[in-house]
Amino acid sequence: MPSLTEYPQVAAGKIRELYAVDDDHLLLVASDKISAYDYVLPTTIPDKGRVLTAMSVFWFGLLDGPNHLVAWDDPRIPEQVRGRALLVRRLTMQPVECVARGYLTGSGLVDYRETGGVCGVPLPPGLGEAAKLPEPIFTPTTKAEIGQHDEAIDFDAVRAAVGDELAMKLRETTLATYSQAAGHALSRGMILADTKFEFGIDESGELVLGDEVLTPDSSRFWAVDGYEPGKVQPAFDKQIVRDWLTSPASGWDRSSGELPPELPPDVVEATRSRYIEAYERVSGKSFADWV
Ligand SMILES: C[C@H](c1ccccc1)n1cc(-c2ncnc(N)c2C#N)cn1
Repeated sequence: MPSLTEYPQVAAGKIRELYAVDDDHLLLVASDKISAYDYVLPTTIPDKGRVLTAMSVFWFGLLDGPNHLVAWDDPRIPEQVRGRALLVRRLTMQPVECVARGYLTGSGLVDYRETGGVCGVPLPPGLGEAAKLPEPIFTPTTKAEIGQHDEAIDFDAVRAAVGDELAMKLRETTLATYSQAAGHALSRGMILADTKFEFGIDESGELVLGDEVLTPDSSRFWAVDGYEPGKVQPAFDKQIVRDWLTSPASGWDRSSGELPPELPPDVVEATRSRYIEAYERVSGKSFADWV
């Protein structure tokens, strides 16, 4: 069994890293780190990396269309990251974050209030916070540098970046994949409000779904029971953390620009339980059975 140190790191995000295994394979490693209010918190959530990896594996198995997953339990995966690492095939990643939205919230709602649409996609008037959209929309962004916010772009910008044919294929594939996932999630009592996909091209020129998919880090999940348009919905996974950080108990002032404090054990454990609950509800599997 190799050690992670044998694999050169080729990319690192706030929460995850990417390593080169060989010319054709990479290792996508999820950490137990959690971010809130654009800060990576000093406290980790035990098993978060493993739960989110298990979610990606579930979705890759369910979704139609090709994806980059090769293995999650393989001799090439070092013991120290087994269960929170995906062995994937190397793709030529496309320079567009492919966001699909079925509901209006966050930056999409801000754009809508300013322009009447999102990323240049017109929407009907009178929509409010958490409104269900008449149909899912493609609202791409650029891939910002680490720590920067992804910048919303319109479809013309996607065409300029990758060409007309591939731009249309990115939009079609994004929306079809979102709809299949949202339909499944709803059948499990979960609303998939929006999600971010990354696609790459493989050596045969096929468009392949990459990165992590349909995790609470790349998507907004809301519980159906309690869904109420017109107000900000609680994030299924992070709301406990957000509420504690903005409560007097934390002693933290979000507007101070200071780093958030450590989370208390009860908040950590409740959040760990929420991640496990999200996985078990969506997949119908027990996390106890995960590698
Ligand atoms: C954005 C993401 C990333 C992950 C982890 C840490 C920082 C960035 N990333 C994914 C690739 C990538 N490149 C080639 N083939 C692939 N199959 C993948 C994937 N997935 C490059 N970057």
